[in-house]
Amino acid sequence: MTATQAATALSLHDVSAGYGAEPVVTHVSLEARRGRWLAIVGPNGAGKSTVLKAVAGLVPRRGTVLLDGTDTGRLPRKDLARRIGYAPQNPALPERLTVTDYVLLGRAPHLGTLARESASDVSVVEDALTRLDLHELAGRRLGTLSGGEAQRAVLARVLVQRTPLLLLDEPTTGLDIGHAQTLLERLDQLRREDETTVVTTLHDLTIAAQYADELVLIDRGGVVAAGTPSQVLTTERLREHYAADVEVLTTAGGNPVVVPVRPAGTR
Ligand SMILES: Nc1ncnc2c1ncn2[C@@H]1O[C@H](COP(=O)(O)OP(=O)(O)OP(=O)(O)O)[C@@H](O)[C@H]1O
Repeated sequence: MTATQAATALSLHDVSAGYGAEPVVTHVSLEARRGRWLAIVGPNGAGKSTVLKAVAGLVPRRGTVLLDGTDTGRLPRKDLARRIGYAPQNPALPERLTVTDYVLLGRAPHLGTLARESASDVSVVEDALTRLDLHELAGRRLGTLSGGEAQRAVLARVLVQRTPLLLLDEPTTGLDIGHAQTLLERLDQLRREDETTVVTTLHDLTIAAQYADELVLIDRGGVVAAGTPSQVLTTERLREHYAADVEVLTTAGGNPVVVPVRPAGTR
Protein backbone atom coordinates (compact mmCIF):
# COMPACT_ATOMS: atom_id res chain seq x y z
CA MET A 1 0.00 0.00 0.00
CA THR A 2 1.48 3.38 -0.91
CA ALA A 3 1.60 6.25 1.54
CA THR A 4 -1.28 8.04 -0.15
CA GLN A 5 -3.46 4.93 0.14
CA ALA A 6 -2.77 4.37 3.87
CA ALA A 7 -5.90 3.19 5.68
CA THR A 8 -7.74 5.48 8.04
CA ALA A 9 -6.60 4.76 11.59
CA LEU A 10 -8.60 7.42 13.40
CA SER A 11 -11.64 9.36 12.31
CA LEU A 12 -13.77 11.92 14.08
CA HIS A 13 -17.25 12.64 12.77
CA ASP A 14 -19.05 15.71 13.97
CA VAL A 15 -17.45 15.65 17.41
CA SER A 16 -18.37 18.28 19.97
CA ALA A 17 -16.76 18.22 23.41
CA GLY A 18 -16.07 20.37 26.44
CA TYR A 19 -16.09 20.71 30.15
CA GLY A 20 -19.50 22.07 31.08
CA ALA A 21 -22.90 22.65 29.54
CA GLU A 22 -21.46 24.41 26.47
CA PRO A 23 -18.98 22.48 24.27
CA VAL A 24 -15.69 24.26 23.54
CA VAL A 25 -15.11 22.33 20.32
CA THR A 26 -17.99 21.81 17.93
CA HIS A 27 -18.65 19.70 14.83
CA VAL A 28 -15.05 18.57 14.44
CA SER A 29 -14.46 16.01 11.70
CA LEU A 30 -10.98 14.83 10.79
CA GLU A 31 -9.03 11.75 9.77
CA ALA A 32 -5.58 10.40 10.56
CA ARG A 33 -4.16 7.70 8.34
CA ARG A 34 -2.27 4.70 9.65
CA GLY A 35 1.43 5.29 10.08
CA ARG A 36 1.13 8.97 9.25
CA TRP A 37 1.64 12.08 11.38
CA LEU A 38 -1.20 14.55 11.84
CA ALA A 39 -0.54 17.85 13.61
CA ILE A 40 -3.36 19.86 15.13
CA VAL A 41 -2.44 23.53 15.13
CA GLY A 42 -4.24 26.71 16.06
CA PRO A 43 -4.07 29.71 18.40
CA ASN A 44 -4.17 29.55 22.19
CA GLY A 45 -7.50 28.38 23.54
CA ALA A 46 -8.71 27.18 20.12
CA GLY A 47 -9.56 23.71 21.43
CA LYS A 48 -6.57 21.60 20.29
CA SER A 49 -6.04 19.87 23.65
CA THR A 50 -9.77 19.36 24.02
CA VAL A 51 -9.88 17.47 20.71
CA LEU A 52 -7.14 15.12 21.94
CA LYS A 53 -8.95 14.63 25.25
CA ALA A 54 -12.17 13.89 23.38
CA VAL A 55 -10.40 11.16 21.39
CA ALA A 56 -8.85 9.73 24.56
CA GLY A 57 -12.29 9.65 26.20
CA LEU A 58 -11.30 12.10 28.94
CA VAL A 59 -14.01 14.71 28.41
CA PRO A 60 -17.73 14.34 27.65
CA ARG A 61 -18.34 14.35 23.93
CA ARG A 62 -20.97 13.94 21.27
CA GLY A 63 -20.36 12.60 17.76
CA THR A 64 -18.35 9.56 16.73
CA VAL A 65 -14.70 8.62 17.20
CA LEU A 66 -13.65 5.57 15.19
CA LEU A 67 -10.40 3.74 15.77
CA ASP A 68 -9.66 1.37 12.88
CA GLY A 69 -13.38 1.51 12.20
CA THR A 70 -14.42 0.63 15.79
CA ASP A 71 -16.47 3.13 17.76
CA THR A 72 -14.26 3.97 20.77
CA GLY A 73 -17.38 4.65 22.82
CA ARG A 74 -17.93 0.87 22.80
CA LEU A 75 -14.41 -0.10 23.88
CA PRO A 76 -13.72 -0.99 27.53
CA ARG A 77 -11.20 1.35 29.21
CA LYS A 78 -8.40 -1.22 29.25
CA ASP A 79 -8.81 -1.89 25.51
CA LEU A 80 -8.70 1.83 24.90
CA ALA A 81 -5.45 2.07 26.88
CA ARG A 82 -3.94 -0.69 24.75
CA ARG A 83 -4.85 1.18 21.60
CA ILE A 84 -4.43 4.88 22.46
CA GLY A 85 -1.41 6.38 24.19
CA TYR A 86 -2.11 9.89 25.44
CA ALA A 87 0.40 12.34 26.89
CA PRO A 88 -1.17 15.53 28.28
CA GLN A 89 0.52 18.92 28.09
CA ASN A 90 1.03 19.41 31.84
CA PRO A 91 0.44 16.16 33.68
CA ALA A 92 0.45 16.05 37.49
CA LEU A 93 3.42 13.87 38.38
CA PRO A 94 3.82 11.73 41.52
CA GLU A 95 6.88 13.55 42.89
CA ARG A 96 8.36 10.71 44.91
CA LEU A 97 8.25 8.06 42.19
CA THR A 98 11.49 7.31 40.34
CA VAL A 99 11.63 7.74 36.58
CA THR A 100 11.86 3.96 36.04
CA ASP A 101 8.87 3.18 38.28
CA TYR A 102 6.84 5.93 36.65
CA VAL A 103 7.62 4.73 33.13
CA LEU A 104 6.81 1.16 34.19
CA LEU A 105 3.29 2.33 35.08
CA GLY A 106 2.74 2.74 31.33
CA ARG A 107 2.81 -1.06 31.04
CA ALA A 108 -0.27 -1.40 33.27
CA PRO A 109 -2.73 -1.91 30.36
CA HIS A 110 -0.73 -4.99 29.35
CA LEU A 111 -0.67 -6.64 32.79
CA GLY A 112 -3.34 -8.94 34.19
CA THR A 113 -5.06 -8.20 37.50
CA LEU A 114 -2.39 -7.93 40.23
CA ALA A 115 0.19 -9.21 37.74
CA ARG A 116 3.76 -8.14 38.20
CA GLU A 117 5.75 -6.83 35.30
CA SER A 118 7.66 -9.45 33.29
CA ALA A 119 11.17 -9.38 31.85
CA SER A 120 9.67 -8.21 28.58
CA ASP A 121 7.94 -5.26 30.30
CA VAL A 122 11.29 -4.28 31.83
CA SER A 123 12.97 -4.53 28.44
CA VAL A 124 10.31 -2.31 26.83
CA VAL A 125 10.96 0.25 29.60
CA GLU A 126 14.73 0.02 29.05
CA ASP A 127 14.19 0.67 25.35
CA ALA A 128 12.06 3.78 26.05
CA LEU A 129 14.63 5.12 28.54
CA THR A 130 17.30 4.72 25.87
CA ARG A 131 15.18 6.27 23.11
CA LEU A 132 14.53 9.33 25.28
CA ASP A 133 18.03 9.68 26.69
CA LEU A 134 16.78 9.03 30.23
CA HIS A 135 19.16 6.33 31.45
CA GLU A 136 21.20 8.63 33.65
CA LEU A 137 17.99 9.86 35.28
CA ALA A 138 16.40 6.42 35.73
CA GLY A 139 16.81 6.36 39.53
CA ARG A 140 15.87 10.02 40.13
CA ARG A 141 12.58 10.99 41.75
CA LEU A 142 10.22 12.89 39.46
CA GLY A 143 10.04 15.83 41.86
CA THR A 144 13.75 16.50 41.32
CA LEU A 145 13.65 16.71 37.51
CA SER A 146 13.79 19.84 35.37
CA GLY A 147 10.72 20.64 33.24
CA GLY A 148 12.26 19.21 30.08
CA GLU A 149 13.49 16.06 31.85
CA ALA A 150 10.02 15.47 33.31
CA GLN A 151 8.49 15.95 29.85
CA ARG A 152 10.74 13.21 28.50
CA ALA A 153 9.68 10.88 31.33
CA VAL A 154 6.03 11.51 30.46
CA LEU A 155 6.70 10.61 26.84
CA ALA A 156 8.63 7.49 27.84
CA ARG A 157 5.64 6.38 29.88
CA VAL A 158 3.33 6.74 26.91
CA LEU A 159 5.75 5.03 24.53
CA VAL A 160 5.91 1.88 26.68
CA GLN A 161 2.16 1.47 26.25
CA ARG A 162 3.15 0.42 22.69
CA THR A 163 -0.13 1.62 21.26
CA PRO A 164 -0.82 1.90 17.52
CA LEU A 165 -2.06 5.48 18.07
CA LEU A 166 -0.20 8.20 19.98
CA LEU A 167 -1.92 11.43 21.00
CA LEU A 168 0.72 13.86 22.19
CA ASP A 169 -0.21 17.29 23.47
CA GLU A 170 2.66 19.68 22.77
CA PRO A 171 5.34 16.99 23.20
CA THR A 172 8.25 19.39 22.87
CA THR A 173 7.13 21.90 25.53
CA GLY A 174 10.07 22.72 27.74
CA LEU A 175 12.60 20.84 25.60
CA ASP A 176 15.70 22.55 24.25
CA ILE A 177 16.18 22.50 20.48
CA GLY A 178 18.43 19.42 20.58
CA HIS A 179 16.18 17.31 22.81
CA ALA A 180 13.12 18.48 20.87
CA GLN A 181 14.69 17.40 17.60
CA THR A 182 15.85 14.07 19.03
CA LEU A 183 12.40 13.38 20.41
CA LEU A 184 10.62 14.22 17.16
CA GLU A 185 13.08 12.15 15.14
CA ARG A 186 12.53 9.16 17.45
CA LEU A 187 8.80 9.53 17.19
CA ASP A 188 9.11 9.66 13.45
CA GLN A 189 11.26 6.54 13.49
CA LEU A 190 8.63 4.76 15.60
CA ARG A 191 5.96 5.90 13.18
CA ARG A 192 7.85 4.46 10.22
CA GLU A 193 9.06 1.23 11.85
CA ASP A 194 5.88 0.24 13.70
CA GLU A 195 3.29 2.06 11.53
CA THR A 196 2.33 4.03 14.62
CA THR A 197 -0.16 6.79 13.88
CA VAL A 198 0.95 10.03 15.52
CA VAL A 199 -1.39 12.90 16.35
CA THR A 200 0.23 15.87 18.06
CA THR A 201 -0.71 19.38 18.88
CA LEU A 202 2.21 21.66 18.02
CA HIS A 203 2.60 25.39 18.41
CA ASP A 204 5.72 25.66 16.31
CA LEU A 205 4.34 25.74 12.78
CA THR A 206 7.72 25.26 11.11
CA ILE A 207 8.35 22.14 13.19
CA ALA A 208 4.81 20.95 12.47
CA ALA A 209 5.43 21.41 8.75
CA GLN A 210 8.69 19.44 8.97
CA TYR A 211 7.25 16.39 10.68
CA ALA A 212 3.53 16.18 9.93
CA ASP A 213 2.10 14.74 6.76
CA GLU A 214 -1.08 16.70 7.33
CA LEU A 215 -2.17 19.67 9.41
CA VAL A 216 -5.58 20.47 10.82
CA LEU A 217 -6.00 24.12 11.80
CA ILE A 218 -8.49 24.73 14.59
CA ASP A 219 -9.82 28.12 15.62
CA ARG A 220 -12.57 28.90 18.12
CA GLY A 221 -13.44 25.26 18.54
CA GLY A 222 -13.85 24.37 14.86
CA VAL A 223 -11.74 23.08 11.98
CA VAL A 224 -10.95 25.96 9.63
CA ALA A 225 -8.43 24.27 7.32
CA ALA A 226 -6.94 20.84 6.68
CA GLY A 227 -4.40 19.51 4.22
CA THR A 228 -0.67 19.30 3.64
CA PRO A 229 1.49 21.86 5.49
CA SER A 230 1.93 23.88 2.28
CA GLN A 231 -1.82 23.98 1.74
CA VAL A 232 -2.66 25.04 5.29
CA LEU A 233 0.15 27.46 6.15
CA THR A 234 -0.51 30.61 4.18
CA THR A 235 0.27 34.18 5.19
CA GLU A 236 -3.40 35.19 4.90
CA ARG A 237 -4.66 32.30 6.99
CA LEU A 238 -2.12 32.87 9.75
CA ARG A 239 -3.07 36.53 9.86
CA GLU A 240 -6.76 35.68 10.02
CA HIS A 241 -6.56 32.98 12.69
CA TYR A 242 -3.49 33.96 14.75
CA ALA A 243 -3.58 37.72 14.18
CA ALA A 244 0.09 37.26 13.24
CA ASP A 245 2.26 39.00 10.68
CA VAL A 246 4.35 36.28 9.09
CA GLU A 247 6.14 35.34 5.93
CA VAL A 248 5.92 31.75 4.76
CA LEU A 249 9.23 30.78 3.15
CA THR A 250 10.10 27.43 1.61
CA THR A 251 13.17 25.30 2.32
CA ALA A 252 15.17 23.66 -0.46
CA GLY A 253 13.34 20.46 0.47
CA GLY A 254 9.98 22.16 -0.10
CA ASN A 255 8.91 22.54 3.54
CA PRO A 256 7.18 25.76 4.60
CA VAL A 257 9.01 27.88 7.17
CA VAL A 258 6.90 30.37 9.11
CA VAL A 259 8.81 33.52 10.04
CA PRO A 260 7.29 36.30 12.15
CA VAL A 261 7.87 39.74 10.62
CA ARG A 262 7.66 43.06 12.42
CA PRO A 263 5.53 45.77 10.86
CA ALA A 264 7.58 48.18 8.71
CA GLY A 265 9.01 51.10 10.65
CA THR A 266 8.93 49.49 14.11
CA ARG A 267 12.70 49.06 14.18
N1 LIG B 1 -10.70 21.92 32.50
C1 LIG B 1 -11.33 22.93 31.86
N2 LIG B 1 -12.47 23.47 32.36
C2 LIG B 1 -13.10 24.48 31.71
N3 LIG B 1 -12.68 25.03 30.56
C3 LIG B 1 -11.54 24.54 30.02
C4 LIG B 1 -10.81 23.48 30.64
N4 LIG B 1 -9.73 23.20 29.88
C5 LIG B 1 -9.78 24.06 28.82
N5 LIG B 1 -10.87 24.86 28.91
C6 LIG B 1 -11.26 25.91 27.95
O1 LIG B 1 -11.53 25.29 26.70
C7 LIG B 1 -11.06 26.10 25.64
C8 LIG B 1 -10.13 25.27 24.76
O2 LIG B 1 -9.01 24.91 25.55
P1 LIG B 1 -7.85 23.96 24.99
O3 LIG B 1 -6.95 23.67 26.15
O4 LIG B 1 -8.46 22.83 24.27
O5 LIG B 1 -7.16 24.93 23.95
P2 LIG B 1 -5.77 24.77 23.18
O6 LIG B 1 -6.05 25.07 21.74
O7 LIG B 1 -5.14 23.46 23.47
O8 LIG B 1 -4.96 25.97 23.81
P3 LIG B 1 -3.37 26.24 24.09
O9 LIG B 1 -2.74 26.45 22.75
O10 LIG B 1 -3.40 27.50 24.88
O11 LIG B 1 -2.83 25.06 24.84
C9 LIG B 1 -10.39 27.32 26.27
O12 LIG B 1 -11.31 28.39 26.24
C10 LIG B 1 -10.13 26.89 27.69
O13 LIG B 1 -10.20 27.99 28.57
